[in-house]
Amino acid sequence: MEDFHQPLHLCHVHKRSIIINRSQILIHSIAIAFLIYYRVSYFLFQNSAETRNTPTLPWLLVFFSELILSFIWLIGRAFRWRPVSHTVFQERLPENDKLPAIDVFICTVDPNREPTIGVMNTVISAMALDYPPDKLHVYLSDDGGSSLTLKGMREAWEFAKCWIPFCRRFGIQNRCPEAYFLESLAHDGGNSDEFLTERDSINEQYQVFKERVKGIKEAIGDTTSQDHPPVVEVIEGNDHNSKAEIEQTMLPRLVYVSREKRPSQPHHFKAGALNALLRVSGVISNSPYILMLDCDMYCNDPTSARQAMCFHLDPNSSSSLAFVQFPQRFHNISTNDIYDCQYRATYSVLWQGMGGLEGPVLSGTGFYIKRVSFYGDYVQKGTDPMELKSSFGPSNEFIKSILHNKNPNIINNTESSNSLIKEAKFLASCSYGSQTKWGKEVGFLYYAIAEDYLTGFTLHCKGWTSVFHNTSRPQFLGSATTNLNDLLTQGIRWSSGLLDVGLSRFCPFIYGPSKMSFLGTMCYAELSFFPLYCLPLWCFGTIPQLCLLNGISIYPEVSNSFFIIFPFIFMSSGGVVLYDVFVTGGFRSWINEHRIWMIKSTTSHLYGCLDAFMKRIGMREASFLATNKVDDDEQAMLYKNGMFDFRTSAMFLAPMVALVILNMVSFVVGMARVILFGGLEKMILQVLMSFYVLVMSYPIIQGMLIRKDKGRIPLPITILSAALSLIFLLLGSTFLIMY
Ligand SMILES: O=c1ccn([C@@H]2O[C@H](COP(=O)(O)OP(=O)(O)O[C@H]3O[C@H](CO)[C@@H](O)[C@H](O)[C@H]3O)[C@@H](O)[C@H]2O)c(=O)[nH]1
Ligand SMILES: [Mn+2]
Repeated sequence: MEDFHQPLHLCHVHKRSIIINRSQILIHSIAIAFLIYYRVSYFLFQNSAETRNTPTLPWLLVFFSELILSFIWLIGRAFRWRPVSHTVFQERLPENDKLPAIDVFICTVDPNREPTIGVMNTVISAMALDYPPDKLHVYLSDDGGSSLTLKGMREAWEFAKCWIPFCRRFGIQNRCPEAYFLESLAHDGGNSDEFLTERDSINEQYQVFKERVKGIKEAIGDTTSQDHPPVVEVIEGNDHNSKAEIEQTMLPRLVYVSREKRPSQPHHFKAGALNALLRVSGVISNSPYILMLDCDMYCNDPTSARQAMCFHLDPNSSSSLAFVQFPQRFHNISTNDIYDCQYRATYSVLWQGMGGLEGPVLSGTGFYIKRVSFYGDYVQKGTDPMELKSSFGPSNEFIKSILHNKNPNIINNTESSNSLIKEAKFLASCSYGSQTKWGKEVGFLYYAIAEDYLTGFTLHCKGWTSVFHNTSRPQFLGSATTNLNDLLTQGIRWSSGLLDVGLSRFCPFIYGPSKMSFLGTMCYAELSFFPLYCLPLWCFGTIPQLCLLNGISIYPEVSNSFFIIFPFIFMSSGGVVLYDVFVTGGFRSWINEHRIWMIKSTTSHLYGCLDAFMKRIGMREASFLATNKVDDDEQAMLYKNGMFDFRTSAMFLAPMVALVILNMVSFVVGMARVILFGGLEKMILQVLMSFYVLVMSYPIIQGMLIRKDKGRIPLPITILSAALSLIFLLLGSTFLIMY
């Protein structure tokens, strides 16, 4: 009882980071002010021969790029204003019988890209969470309507019947069977003979389970369909015998949901799937909290639910707290993470920084959220059921579930269970949400393909808060995209989805300021507009180089007192990242992150921006290609050895390689020019810029000229890119002289 008044969690403000970050913001901003002064005064006040000889267009382009870069930099500072972290005290949580129930939502869409065994591992790990089993309900949404997934789930249930009691008995920490048995010794659980025998027997059963799923796949294939009726199946009731056995053998309820899909009806991708789950689970278990997981994000620490409850049940924070977000972390990251697949900065710096404001962005997976936060203000207002139906759709059962917070469930009486399943199918039909507020004001929003970001943003705008909780043992582990092709493809979807929001009526600059803090708005704006980095990066990768080739200087010469501003800004922006990296990564991560940022900005973010603009003017439709989660040994090997895998489309390779060739040419010719004709003091920054691009692009040069393996850059691509650079050089040089 004495623990009752003690807090369930503590918040730590990172004072040292705050001092460093804010000082850097101040100094860097002054430097930017000088830069702007230099550029503007150059145009306005200097009327020297030099100004008249310098073409205006490249100058303007570079200035414009500097402004965009500085602006995105400036709004991004909000992330560094007030970083915080938390400690939780699980031992102070109430007894099991007082804990609230949790529904777990897992989404899958295509067994071809998301192997069934992996999905089932996620399902099993969620069922094995350290939480009272009668308060845990696991739902799998199968957007592909694949019978392989349904049958795989039945097998998973059978295996869970032995796996979960084993985990409970021996206090296993890693409850994802695949990951558990992959650990070389798998001694998580002890060393006793009893344990070892049991472990080996469970391992055998696991292998049998895998074989059976494989067998099903061979027998029925892994086809998916875009045209199928709704299917809802509660996998099986509990068949425990004696009361004493309940704690050991009882399993959480497991439900398969495949919402109806018809080619004529928009299905809204993952957001649509999650909304169907919200409705279906509302009439089956209606738990007040929901854990959402992508199909590859298995639970790596069974205590995550209890840790999240330390925030949700804390009387000081609970009423406005919508969700507790854990970082996305990945099991397949190598020490030299060349693609920054772990998104280090996002999950260690940005989200931590937002944690000190309204809270982190909803990140698609790995968060515990309050069900009511999805229902908007309607429920609190106590409106009459008829009015609710216009917002939530015609199902009486569902309206009852939101009004009375009632827990319908207990599927033991067949008649009532049949009618419940019928209602659930109705709720999962594709026309259910149309003409209602689903996707517009209720549930996950449909306006952007980045449904998580947009929905989280509107929650924060409604006054909800969130918490970011990062622990040393990852709570959830997923499979990162460890090859260039998947990474860049995913990058298009993300940047297009984020920019969708920026270009919609939810644009953070317009929608946010009156509804949330200024700094919170800035964070959301940065995330939405960072794909626009592609513009300045393309300029910086081409214009100074083109000018160098033509002997045109666009930066101050060394003797000019403004000269120092440019290297200073470059180093200062790199410096703060270096500081972050030394706290959370290493020097190599800094290079890797910076390089992949350059690659992504000039390719996938460029395409993402184009995609978003085209969707905006109605020239393209939204699409969501699920990220590939199939292991490819050869790709994994290249990634592990820190070698880029250039087996990707020309669409990505050509611009990347063309940029590198352009910089090579400009560096060599530019150097030759200054050696022969002098003028290094005027050209030094441009020479250094080309040199920097080349150093950072070393893996691309290596892939083009040195490597002989399959992952190299194919010769035709190099030739095509060289041609592109040449065309650019010729056209660009002509333009330069004209303007
Ligand atoms: O029509 C669809 C498409 C996807 N999914 C599921 O959505 C999840 C995320 O898809 P994935 O291809 O893994 O996307 P990522 O790029 O890895 O996802 C990140 O970005 C998404 C937003 O673009 C978020 O929804 C995710 O949670 C976040 O992890 C997966 O479980 C899919 O099965 C569906 O259920 N239906
Ligand atoms: Mn994913």
